[in-house]
Amino acid sequence: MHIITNANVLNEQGEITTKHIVMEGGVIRTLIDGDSEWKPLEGAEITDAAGKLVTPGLIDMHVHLREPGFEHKETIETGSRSAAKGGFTTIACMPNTKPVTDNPETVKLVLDKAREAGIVKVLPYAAITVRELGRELTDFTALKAAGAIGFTDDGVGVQNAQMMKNAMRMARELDMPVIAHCEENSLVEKGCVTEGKFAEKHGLVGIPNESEAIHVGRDILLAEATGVHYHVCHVSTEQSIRLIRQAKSIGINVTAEVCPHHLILSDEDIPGLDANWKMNPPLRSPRDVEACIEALQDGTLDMIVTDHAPHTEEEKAKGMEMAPFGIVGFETAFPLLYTKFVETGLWDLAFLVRRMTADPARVFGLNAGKLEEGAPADLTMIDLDAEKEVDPNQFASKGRNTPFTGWKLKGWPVKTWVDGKVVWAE
Ligand SMILES: NC(=O)N[C@@H](CC(=O)O)C(=O)O
Ligand SMILES: [Zn+2]
Ligand SMILES: [Zn+2]
Repeated sequence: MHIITNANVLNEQGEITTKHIVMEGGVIRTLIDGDSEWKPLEGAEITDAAGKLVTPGLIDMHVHLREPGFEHKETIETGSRSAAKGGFTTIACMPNTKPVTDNPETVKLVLDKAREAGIVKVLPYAAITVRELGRELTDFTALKAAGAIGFTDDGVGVQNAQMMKNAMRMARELDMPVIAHCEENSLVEKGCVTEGKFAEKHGLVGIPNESEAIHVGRDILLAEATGVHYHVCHVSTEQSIRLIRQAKSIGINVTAEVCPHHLILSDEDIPGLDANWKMNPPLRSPRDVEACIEALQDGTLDMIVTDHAPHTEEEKAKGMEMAPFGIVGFETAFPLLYTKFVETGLWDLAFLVRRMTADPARVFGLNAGKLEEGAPADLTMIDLDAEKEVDPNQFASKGRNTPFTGWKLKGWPVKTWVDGKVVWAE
């Protein structure tokens, strides 16, 4: 038995109350009122959380763990540890590995490695098309049976509309979601940053907003036709948001996610030709950032995900045009959002926590994201007051590729439990 005493927890109304959390057999057994007469049971392991916030373990439905095939960037173990350090207890990993997770053996390998690491809960996505090449559908039935939780070609967009429609039909039959990286290649070509001020200033080829939104629009129509649960990855543009908002208003089964960097940074913040500011989709205009914030607030965007995408320093040193797209995200996500949106009074703490716990759990039907009796004892303890600078050299991830180096932030996770077991402690 493990008891977290004097924890500040958020109640249904979003108010902070003090509770003692009793965990046993991997679940939350009881929540005891902080001011009631109570003596801890003999032999129980105690964590005193006085003054700290305890939330349901954070959930991240879009991450890259790189194994198999790119273990120099990250492994399932290092990625899991990085997630735990960032306060995440459930993460869903993308299939753009080597080999691509387009076969049941690779799904099983990911699950086995995650179990061996024994740190956080890892839910694998499988590819929509063989090798993510867009030519031939994978075996959805076998991939589902192996443990895949959804289908996506993240890293690339599915270019062919009929291919996407067939994928949605098949996924619908299996009651599985289709998760889409929305990108129309014919509108992107060699773009490396968004079309706009930064691209113009540096003479770079820009990626237009429509390259994302055109797929969102296409796929919404296909989702309407097939009835599939369609989930949009890393939304970054005002135009995509407009389409998602309209689709939701007429009852189409569409959900969507947004990344911290698209809520906090625009292309005008990019200091120079440093590829730690290069990701896909790229940082957009301040107007798009505003649209993302508003859409997360009104529920058009359902959840926050990191799109944790580690790359090596050598790869990122190749410059803005040649370096791969992607930034790491686990270990900065909560402090960034807390400091930028909660400390400033724009959001309630409960709203931020919900968008990183209960909302992703609801959308993907996970038994997670709730701090209540009987729920899995997946918990995160956060120190809201301590201020610390982002230092990539301290990351548990192998990746150091972040644009947030040196940022002074509050709201750092300090201890993480999965199924009642401590998986990370400062
Ligand atoms: N987001 C990124 O910039 N990169 C991702 C791919 C992706 O999420 O599309 C990666 O795998 O590195
Ligand atoms: Zn993507
Ligand atoms: Zn991704």
